[in-house]
Amino acid sequence: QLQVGFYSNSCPNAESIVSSVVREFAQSDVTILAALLRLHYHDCIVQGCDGSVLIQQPAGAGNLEKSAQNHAGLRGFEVIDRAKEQLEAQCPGVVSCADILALAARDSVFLSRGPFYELPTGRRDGRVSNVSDADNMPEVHESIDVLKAKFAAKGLSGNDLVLLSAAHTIGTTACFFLESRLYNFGGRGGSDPSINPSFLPELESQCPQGGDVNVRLPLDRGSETVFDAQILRNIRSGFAAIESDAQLYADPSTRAIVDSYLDPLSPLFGPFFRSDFADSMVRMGRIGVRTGVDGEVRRNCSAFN
Ligand code: HEM
Ligand SMILES: [Ca+2]
Ligand SMILES: [Ca+2]
Repeated sequence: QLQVGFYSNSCPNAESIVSSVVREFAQSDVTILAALLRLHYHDCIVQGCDGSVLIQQPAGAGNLEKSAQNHAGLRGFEVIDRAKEQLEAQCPGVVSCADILALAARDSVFLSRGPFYELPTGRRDGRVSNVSDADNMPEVHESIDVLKAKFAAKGLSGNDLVLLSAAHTIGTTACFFLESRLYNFGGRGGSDPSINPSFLPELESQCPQGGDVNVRLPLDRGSETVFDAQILRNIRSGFAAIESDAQLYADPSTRAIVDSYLDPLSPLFGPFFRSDFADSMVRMGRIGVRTGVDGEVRRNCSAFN
């Protein structure tokens, strides 16, 4: 029921307003693009793409979804708020926060030199926000089987798992997520053997044992601001920063998918990484959406009406 150009009559400038706000923020801080892409994923994977992750009021309510451990470090909320402000001035009560977020993620991919894709819109905002809703999110240390099962529960395939994980072609991770991978892998005190031996010392010096876990390093070594297939090459050669990405090459089924995009003939005859990624984003953007008269269109993205 989502449709491309859902706002073309009700708010013709909706998409251009969002993209100009995203572009403006990115001019002073390019890392906001990765943050917005991640924010849309965290919205969709919990309760569907319904803007639930944006709820911050009533202030002080400790049980909001946003305060979940799995959502720690999410950024970009001010971008969504700014876009919403401008949209309310032009077309009050029309454009949902869930759509603003999905559009901002789409623009973030494009502004990182990734593919542009037509995004079906018409999502409505949800009216639920509970901290426990984020309990079951995919996590870095989970096995490929568990990650696949969690994606499958949202209607996403093993292909989608590989393609969407490749969103890590932009952005950074906190050392926090590497601690056990470097110093207590599998509870055995050492490091993950899948880390390339020439990469290990680099990671160890960026994230020393007992050091500041908030220090950040690229998810895609050498290419953290550009949306490209480098992340897949890094995954293949043991240069993935986080365990869930590295594991995509340890499991035979997902390894075959990674390899298929790195085949020298892939740019000529497919599969095509950029367009397949875009298709996966559209699929992710359909998870659990509310449409029609379901839910609401928030006036303020951080509060229910
Ligand atoms: C298998 C599921 C996934 C796991 C376990 C995972 C895990 C992580 C972790 C641990 C970080 C670092 C967070 C931080 O330190 O702030 C991260 C960052 C990021 N994730 Fe994922 N992720 C997954 C799927 C996805 C998907 C599906 C997308 C988007 C389509 C995505 C987009 C991003 C982006 C863009 C960043 C960088 C954020 C920034 O630089 O601010 N991730 N992810
Ligand atoms: Ca949500
Ligand atoms: Ca990259």
